[in-house]
Order: sequence, then structure tokens, then C-alpha cells
Amino acid sequence: MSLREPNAAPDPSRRRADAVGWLRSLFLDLTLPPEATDDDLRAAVANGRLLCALLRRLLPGALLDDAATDNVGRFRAAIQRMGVPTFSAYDLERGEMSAVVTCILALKDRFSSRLGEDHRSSSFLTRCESEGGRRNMEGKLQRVLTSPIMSEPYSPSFGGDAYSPSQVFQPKHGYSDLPGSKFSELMKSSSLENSPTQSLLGVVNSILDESIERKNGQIPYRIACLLRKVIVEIERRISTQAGHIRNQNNLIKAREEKYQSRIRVLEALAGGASGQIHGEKDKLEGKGQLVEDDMARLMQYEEDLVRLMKEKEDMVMLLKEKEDMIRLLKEKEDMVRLLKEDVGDLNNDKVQRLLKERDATVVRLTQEKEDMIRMLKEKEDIIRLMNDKEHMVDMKDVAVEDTQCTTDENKDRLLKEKDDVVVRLTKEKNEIVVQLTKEKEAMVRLLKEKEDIIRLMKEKEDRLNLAIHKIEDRKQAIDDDRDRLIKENNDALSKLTSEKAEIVKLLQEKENLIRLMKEKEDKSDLKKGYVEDTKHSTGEEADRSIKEKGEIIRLTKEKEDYRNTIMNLKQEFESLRSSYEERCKLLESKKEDVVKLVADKEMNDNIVLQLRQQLEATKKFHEAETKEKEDYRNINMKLKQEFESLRSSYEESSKLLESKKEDVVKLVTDKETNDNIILQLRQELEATKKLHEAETQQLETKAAKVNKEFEQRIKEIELMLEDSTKRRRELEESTESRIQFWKQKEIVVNKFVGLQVKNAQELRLSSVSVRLEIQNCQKRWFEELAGLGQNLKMVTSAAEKYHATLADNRKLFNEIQELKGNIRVYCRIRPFRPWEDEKSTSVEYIGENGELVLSNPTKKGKEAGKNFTFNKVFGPTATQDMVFNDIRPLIRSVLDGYNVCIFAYGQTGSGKTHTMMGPENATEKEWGVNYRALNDLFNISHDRRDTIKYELGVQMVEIYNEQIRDLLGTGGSQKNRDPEYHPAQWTCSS
Ligand SMILES: Nc1ncnc2c1ncn2[C@@H]1O[C@H](COP(=O)(O)OP(=O)(O)OP(=O)(O)O)[C@@H](O)[C@H]1O
Repeated sequence: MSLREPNAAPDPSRRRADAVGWLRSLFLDLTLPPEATDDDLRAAVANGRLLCALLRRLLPGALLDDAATDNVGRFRAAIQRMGVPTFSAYDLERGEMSAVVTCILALKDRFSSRLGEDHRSSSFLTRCESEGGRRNMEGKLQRVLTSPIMSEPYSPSFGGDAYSPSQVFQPKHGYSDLPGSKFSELMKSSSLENSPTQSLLGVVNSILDESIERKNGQIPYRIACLLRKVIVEIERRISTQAGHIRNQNNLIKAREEKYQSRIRVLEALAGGASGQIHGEKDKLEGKGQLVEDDMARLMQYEEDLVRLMKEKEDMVMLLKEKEDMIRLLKEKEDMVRLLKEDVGDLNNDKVQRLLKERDATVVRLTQEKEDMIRMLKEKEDIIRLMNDKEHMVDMKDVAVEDTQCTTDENKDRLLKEKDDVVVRLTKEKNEIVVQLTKEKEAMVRLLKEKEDIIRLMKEKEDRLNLAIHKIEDRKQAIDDDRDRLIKENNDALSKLTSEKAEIVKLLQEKENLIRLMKEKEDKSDLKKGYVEDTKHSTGEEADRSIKEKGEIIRLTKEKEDYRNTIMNLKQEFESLRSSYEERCKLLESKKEDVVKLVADKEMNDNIVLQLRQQLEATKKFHEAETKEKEDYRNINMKLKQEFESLRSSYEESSKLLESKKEDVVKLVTDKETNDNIILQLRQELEATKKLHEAETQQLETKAAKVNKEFEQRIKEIELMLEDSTKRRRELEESTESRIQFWKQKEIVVNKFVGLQVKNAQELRLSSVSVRLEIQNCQKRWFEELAGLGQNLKMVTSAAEKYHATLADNRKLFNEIQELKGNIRVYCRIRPFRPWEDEKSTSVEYIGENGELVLSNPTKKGKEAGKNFTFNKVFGPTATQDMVFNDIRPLIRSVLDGYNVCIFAYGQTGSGKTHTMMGPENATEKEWGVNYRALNDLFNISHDRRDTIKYELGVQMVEIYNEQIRDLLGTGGSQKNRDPEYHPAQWTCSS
């Protein structure tokens, strides 16, 4: 056993340092968290941890640790926040306890008053503060300091007989002058156990007072031992009392809870019947709630449907507008065609371009129309799906609970799809608006071109009119020529006819002349014959015949003249004839020309007629076009106005643009880069498009699957609907029967409730009485706690001197050990075994103080008997408990930090194993030293678990033939172990 060096006489600085250390370790024991709150402190105080820690510090061997400083800081910070009077670090440094104690008491008082308001609270301090309220801290401290326990060493009412502990604890001349026998009486554990707590506290107080007054702070060793024993006993009592209070508290708590639960059960029974009756109602209301939820969802769907329908109508309107535009374009196309026919190759290129543009526009519009139709179809599909969904929701109303999850999922999916479609449609709508704007611009452009065309048409018309005028002039000229030619021809014909008539007349005259001449010739011939006849006859006749002959010669000459003239006339006739023929030929040729001209004229008339018709048609068209033109002009005016506004905005924007030209340049560069990015993005878009298409296909397949599932689900729901209708009927029937049953039950329950209410009232009365009892108990506890507080003060005052006393104690302990001897030897004499002869005993005398006299019958005289002295001798009748009682303080010393070794020695069969271990299959009563020591070790370490953490270890070794073997180790061989040998040795380290 190792002993500590006795300390020198404690000086004031040492005592102060010890006090500081003690306080620090006290606060360390509190184990407050870094951010200590009111609740933490309250819990610490309410659980008695603070008080326990304070008391624990009184125990010997407590370790002091400077690490408690943090806890001191936290503690002070927490109590400062609470407004409780605190202490300064300087107080601790000086070892001043009053400020600290005031603080702790104020804290206790604060929490006690708070906790006292809560009757259900079972905390330690709640019970102690049931009356009085908060008191002044200084007054309290004063009361504690001036308590009778502090002033009186013990209560004179204790004790009666000579061995009464009260008498023992009431020395006449102080403890220092106490005789040895009295002192050993005091040291007896039975005396301490039988003494009242106040006496023990009085002992501590008076010892300390005495040591301070008489011995200048020095305490004799044996008194220090006594003090230590007394403090251990006080600690034990406080801990057991705390345990009792805790148990009682738990018991009361359990009883209160039991009563509370019974009251609750009764109240529940009272309210349960109506609750059960209204249970079904609640369920129905729950279903109603579900239906309301579904109605809300349906309303949402309807709103969505209305919105979609509106969008659809807008789309239809747009389509109509597009169709109108297409119609207008067709009309325009017809117009252009007409113009094309009219104008011919005049503006062929332009018309071709326009036609191409028109074709492109028509194709684009057709595509847009197809897209719109496609979107409308999609919308219709969505609406159809939503209708289906609505239908399904209607169907699901019947089996809401089963299909709720799937409906929600589908709804979410549909809503998501709907949102996607709406977003897509909005995008497309925006695109369409942009396209329409572009088309409007194109229309404006087309109108301009149309105006150009109209202008050209006017020019063409003017030219046409000019040409018509020319043709008419030409026709007039041709008519004039023709008339002139006809006149000339007629003149020539009349002239020729008159000439012919003259010629014919001349010819007739010539012929008459010729005929006359012939007649004359004939007459001349006849006259010649007659003259010749008459010549012969008459001479006269000869003269006349000469005359007549002259006349004949003249006539012959005339005849020849006439002949020549005829010949000339014939020649002239022939020439006239030839000229006539030529003229006829000329006339015929002219006639042909005239015919041609007439044909031409007729053709020209036809052409003119056609041109007039065309002109009329053109005029009509022109009128229609003029109307359109006016419309267009109006539109144009509007457009111009818009254009003007746009122009003004454009000018403004152009100004802005000019100001931002540089930015634009930058933007252009950015645009180029963006174009590249867009190109890349387009490529990505195409890739995404492909992916999207693939996904669309997948989605379509999925949609088909989902449709199938929906169909199956609808079938299932139909079946479920049938089932549910059946169930509903059954439920209605069962509900009716249940209602009747519950009505009957209500009557029974009402009766039962009446009874139970009576019982509850009785129970309430009893609970009131229990509460009163509890309050009485609380009062008692408070009184006890008040006493404890007083004791605490006393203990505190004792604790101030504790460390000095502890040092003295250690010194005294060493002295006792020296006096007793570090090695104590006890002798135990085992009883005779059944087969042994009791008469052959050699034990002559067993003394109280360890004397043993043995007799040796074989020898005589002085050697016949032999005296031995041990620390104590246990006779054959000594029990295991009696043996261990003498060893027990050593076990406690082990836990106080001293080294102890206990071992048994003796010959074979002398009872070593019996003493150390006990018999085989020993009961608790028969346990040997080992069992009891270990039991004590565990119990004490368990009791001290809040303050000291012990580590217990066991080692088993065998010493045989001077060889040590570890019996618990794995290395040693177990072969040679003697089964008869039981090692009776153990060590314990703490
Ligand atoms: N105090 C006792 N009361 C009753 N019986 C006892 C007592 N002491 C010893 N015995 C009995 O005596 C016998 C021998 O005792 P034990 O085995 O303890 O001796 P031992 O000293 O351990 O012997 P060994 O050294 O051979 O192991 C046992 O049967 C035991 O029950």
C-alpha cells in the first residue's frame, strides 16, 4: 500500500489556492454546454447537479483541474444574463465563498420560484419552494450562516443509553481530548449509521471549529479519520435520500399520470360516443372534400378548354383572313393574267416576277394554312384528350381514392403538354405575326407595282386610243381614196361611155357615110353607064355627065378622105380601145385593190369593234380597278399614315441609329459571329429536330400505349364503378343498421357516461386529495431541503477548510497505517468438517483484539500453549460478511486512490478458497471476499459515476512452484494447471 507524503502545516495562501481549485472543479462538474442557457442552468439546479457537485467536492481524493475556468466563465455569463447577483473572478482567486454561495442560492431561489408555479413539475427544487416566494439573497445567506446547525455542534435531544451515538457525539471537552475507547466507539460504523444526520453535521462543524479555535487549523490524525468517516456517511445519506426523493417523485408522477390518463379515458368515453356517431359523417365530409377538389380541378379544365377554344377561334379567324388574302391574290392573279394578255410582252419580266412572287406567297400561305390546320388538329387532339380526361375524371369521381394518384400524374402530364403546346403556339403565333407583317410589306410593294401597272395600262390605253385614231384616220383616208377612185372610175367610165357613144355615133355616121358612099358609087356606076348611053344620045347629057364625073371624082376623093378618116378613127378606136382595156385592166386592178381595201376595212372594222369591245372591257375593268384602286388608295392612305408615323419613328430611330451607327458596326460584327453561332445552332437544331422527331415517334407510341392503358383503365373503372355502386348500396344498408345500433349504443353509453362522470368526480376528489398530499410532501421536502441548505452552508464552511483537513487527514492516515502497520494480518479458523473430531481442537482462546492461544497437548509447561497476536481473529462461527466488513474500508480506499493488496495464506484445506471465493454455487450470503470486493467496487464506482470515471481491470495469475502464470492471457499453456489450485489473488486498478 502506497501512502502519500504528509503535507506540511497549511498556510493561508495554500488554503486559498485549494479553495480556488475546489471551486473550479465544482464548476467543471456542472458540465455546462458552451452556450449555457437558462434552461441548462435550471436543469443543472433542478436535477440537484449543482448541489451534488458541491457535496461531491467534499469527498476526499477529488481531483482539481484548472480546465474548469471555461465553465466558470460560462456560468457567470449565464447568470449575468439572468440578472442574478454574481461573483467576481477575484472572489475565486481569494477563495471567498460567500459571494459564490449567495449566487448559487439566488439561482436556486429563482428556479425554485419559477418551477414552483408548475405543479406537475417534479424537479428537485420545485418541491422545496412551494411557499414563501423569493427571499432576499443576503437574508437567506444570513439565515444559513446563523442556522442552529452552524452554531450548535449537535442536537441535545439525540441519544439515550451509554452507547448511544448522540452521547458519543457529545463530548464534554471537545474531540481532541476524547479518550481512545470513546473514539473507537465513534469510529464504529454502526455508531455512525445510527446517528442522525444533524448530529453528524454537528460533529463536522464542531471538529472544524475546534481545529480552528484551539489548534490553529491543525486537526489530529484520528479526528481527521473521524471527519472523513462522518463526511462519507453524510454523502451516503444524501445520495440515498436523493434517491428516495427521486423514487417518491417518480411514484407521485406515475400516480398523477395514471389519474390524468383515467380522467382522459373517461372524458374520451364521454365524448367518444358522439364522436363515433359523427365518424361516418366526417368520412362522408372527407369524400365531399375530395369531390370539391375534383370539382375545382374540373373548373380548371373547363377554363383551359374555354381558353383553348378561344385560341382555336382566333386561329380560325386567322385562317379566314389568310383565305381572304388567297382569294384576293387569285383575283390579282386573274387581273395580272388579263393584263398579261393585254399588255403582252410589255411588262413580261415584271409580271413574271410578280407571278413568281405570287406563286411563292401562295405556296407559303398554303404551307402556313397546312401548319395552322395541323396546329388546330393538335389543339383538337388536346381538347379531345382533355375531354377524355374530363370524362375519366367524372368516372373517377366514383373511385376517387384509388385513381387519385394516376389522375394527378396524367393531369400533370397533360397540363405540361398543354403548356408546351401553348408556348409553341404562342411562338408560332408570333412567327405568324412577323410573317403577316412581312406580307403586309409585300402587299404594299405589290400595290405600288400595281399602281405602276395601272399607270402603264393608262399609257397603253392612250397608245391604243392613238392607234385607233390613226386607224380611223387611215380608214378615212382609205375611204376617201376609195371614193375618189370610184368617182374617178365612174368619171372615166362615163367619159369612156360618152366617148364610146361618140365613137359609136361617129362610127354610125361613118358607116352611114360609107353606106352613102357605096350608094353613091353605085349611083355613079349607073350614071356612068347611063352617061355613056346618053353620050351617044345627047351632047348636053355629055356635059352633065362631065359635071357628074367631077362630082364623082370629088366624091371619090371624099370617100378616100373618109376612108382615111375611118382608118384614123379605127386607129384612134383601137388606141382608145387599148387604152380602155388598159384602163379597164387598171380599174380591175384598182377594183382588186378596192376589194382588198374593203376587206381591209372590214377587217379593220372588226378589229376596231374588237378593240372597242376590249376597250369597253378594259374600261369596265379599269372602273373596277379604279374602285379597287380607291380602296387601295384608302388602304394606301392608311398605310401612308402608318408609313408617316413609321417614317417619323423611323426618322427618330434613324437618328438613333446614326447615333448608334458605331454600335451597329459592332453589332454587325457580332451579328456575323452570331450568324456563325446561329448556323451552328441551326445544325444543332436540325440534329435536335431529328431527335425530337424520334422522341415524337416514341411519344406517339407511348401515347398509343397510354391510350390502350386508359381504355383498360376505363374498363376497370367501369367495373369498379359497378362494384362501388354495389358497395354503396351495401354501405347504405349497413349504415342504416349501424345508425340504429349506434343509437342504442348511445343510450347505453349515456348511462355509462353518467356513471363514469360520477366516478370521475370521485376520482377528481381523490386526485385533489392526492394533490394536497403531494403539496404536503412538497412542503416536507422543502423543509428538508431548507435543512439541507443549512447543512449545505455548514458543509460549505467545512469545505473551505476541507483541503487543509484532507492534507491532515492523509497525514493522520499515514500515521494510523504506521500505527496499525502497513500490513494487517487476520486469522480465520475454519469449523470442523463432519468427519473431523472436534475434541482434537488446539484453539484454546480467541481474544477480541486478535489474541489467539493454541494448545499443544504433546508438550507440557510453557510450550504446552502458544500465544499469537493478529489484527483480528475470526472464529469458526464468523460469517463471510463479518470477515469482509473489516476489509470493506480498504476497498473504498482503492477507489480513493490507495494501493491495497489482499491475499490468503495457509495450508491445504485450511479454508483459503472458502474465504476468498466462497463455496461452490455460492449464494449472495456465502460470497467470499473477491465477490464482495468486486461488488463494492462496482457499486461505489457506479455511485460516483457523476464525478469520477473509473476504469476497472481484472488480472488473474497463478503462482505455482515459484512460477507466475497469467490465467486470463492467451499466451500461457494451460496444460499443467492443477485443478485443485484456486488462485486467491486479484488486483484492481482505478
Ligand atoms: N469457514 C468455513 N466454514 C465452513 N467450511 C469451511 C470453512 N473454511 C473451509 N471450509 C471447508 O473446508 C474445506 C477446505 O477448504 P478450502 O478448499 O477452502 O481450503 P484451501 O485452503 O483452499 O485448500 P487448498 O490449499 O488445498 O486449496 C472446504 O470443503 C470448505 O468448504
